[in-house]
Amino acid sequence: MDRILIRGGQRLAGRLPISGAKNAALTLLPCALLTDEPLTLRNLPRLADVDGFGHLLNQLGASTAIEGTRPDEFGRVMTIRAGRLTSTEAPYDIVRKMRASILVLGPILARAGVARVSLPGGCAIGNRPIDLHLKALEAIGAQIELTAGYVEASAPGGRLSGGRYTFPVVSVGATENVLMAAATAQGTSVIGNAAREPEIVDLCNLLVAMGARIDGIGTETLTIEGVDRLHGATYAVMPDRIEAGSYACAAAITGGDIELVGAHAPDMEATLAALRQAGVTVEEKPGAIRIAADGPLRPLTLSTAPFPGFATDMQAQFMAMLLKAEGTSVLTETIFENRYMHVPELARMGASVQVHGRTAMVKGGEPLVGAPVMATDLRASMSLIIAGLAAEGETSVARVYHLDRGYERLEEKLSAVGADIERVSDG
Ligand SMILES: CC(=O)N[C@H]1[C@@H](OP(=O)(O)OP(=O)(O)OC[C@H]2O[C@@H](n3ccc(=O)[nH]c3=O)[C@H](O)[C@@H]2O)O[C@H](CO)[C@@H](O)[C@@H]1O
Ligand SMILES: C=C(OP(=O)(O)O)C(=O)O
Repeated sequence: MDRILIRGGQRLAGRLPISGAKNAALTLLPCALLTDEPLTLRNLPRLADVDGFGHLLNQLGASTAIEGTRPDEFGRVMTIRAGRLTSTEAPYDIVRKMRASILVLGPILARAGVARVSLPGGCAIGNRPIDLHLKALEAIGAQIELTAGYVEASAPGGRLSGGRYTFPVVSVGATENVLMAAATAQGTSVIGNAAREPEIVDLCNLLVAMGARIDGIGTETLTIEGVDRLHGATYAVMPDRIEAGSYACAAAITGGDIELVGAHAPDMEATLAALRQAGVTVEEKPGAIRIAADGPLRPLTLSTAPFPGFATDMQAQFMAMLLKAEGTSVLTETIFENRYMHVPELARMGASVQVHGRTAMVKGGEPLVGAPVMATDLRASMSLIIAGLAAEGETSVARVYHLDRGYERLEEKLSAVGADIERVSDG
């Protein structure tokens, strides 16, 4: 099993390339199931989740061809051909490893008129039910039954019908599922209280490039006029705003000065505003964002919220960064019920964080010391890396497979800007 070893105390400086967004890739890939023509996705990050999704598409009968970029380059190009589906089932073995597999439900149902997808179950950050995915699909004509751990869905007459649904709470994944399904429904669908995350906009833009008709892109009301068929397209995945924000926190905790090359500032305004409030210099440049921290960091009060609010996927990384602030920060997690799994691990490094329900009080300024720590989920793992960069001595982060889900060649990117970091294999 691999571990990441960090010897802390190095200041980060230089240019760091930002990869394509995991969370966009995972909703663009299933769009390939909506057409019998090839879909080519460029700027796909090289991540375990993207490989896993490719495998799922193969199971359903789609072929996936990867055009090699050189090993020293980031990203790659994948062409997916789903001429016909040979299966309409997403099995438990795949779905349990990758929750985003649920995003094939809408596309398979739209394409084949039936779908059988394993229930994903919870994960380290919370229960993560899919009731809203199912209610939204029912509103556009799906008939759904839950049997033996599977969602069994069908479209009467083989085609979804369009309809209206307003989400009681904002859900990124449910908005994505119903959008993909509604694109080829018979009639118009109106989705209220839709998620407005940049990854949803990326999905809408791809669907439009494939021939879909969508109004209200980027707003909370999406109107989808179903079309008879979608065609193939070539599309580049948006830059990863969470990866960019994570490296911004890493630079800030080391008093560093880095350029996030390819990061797109309008997608990450809440993150950049929080960095500025903490005293970090944020400079938007053509094609890059510069992050520089030369003074002490100030404590923050932050509460997670759907976009355009402060992203839950940035909470753990900010917590780590704020361990170096002068004073106590107050973080409130409103999206997932169990997203403080990094707190006991950060405590092993000397952090002082008190959790009361959904709120964490983060006392800055305690000395951080390197320690063996264990990753529990993707962003929790990144918070341990960030703390390790500023800790005295060596930090060893186990369970690196969490990081490999969402950070493309993290140790290479960080060592290129001056971190003393390496991946070691214990065999
Ligand atoms: C692959 C991907 O893009 N993952 C992101 C997506 O996850 P995901 O799409 O799973 O997150 P949601 O936006 O759906 O979840 C938001 C909240 O709604 C609840 N909920 C959701 C669906 C449902 O049917 N019922 C229900 O109650 C969830 O438990 C959670 O409390 O958005 C999250 C919130 O920004 C991010 O943290 C994840 O990184
Ligand atoms: C929670 C995350 O991802 P997923 O929804 O794929 O678990 C994340 O990207 O932080």
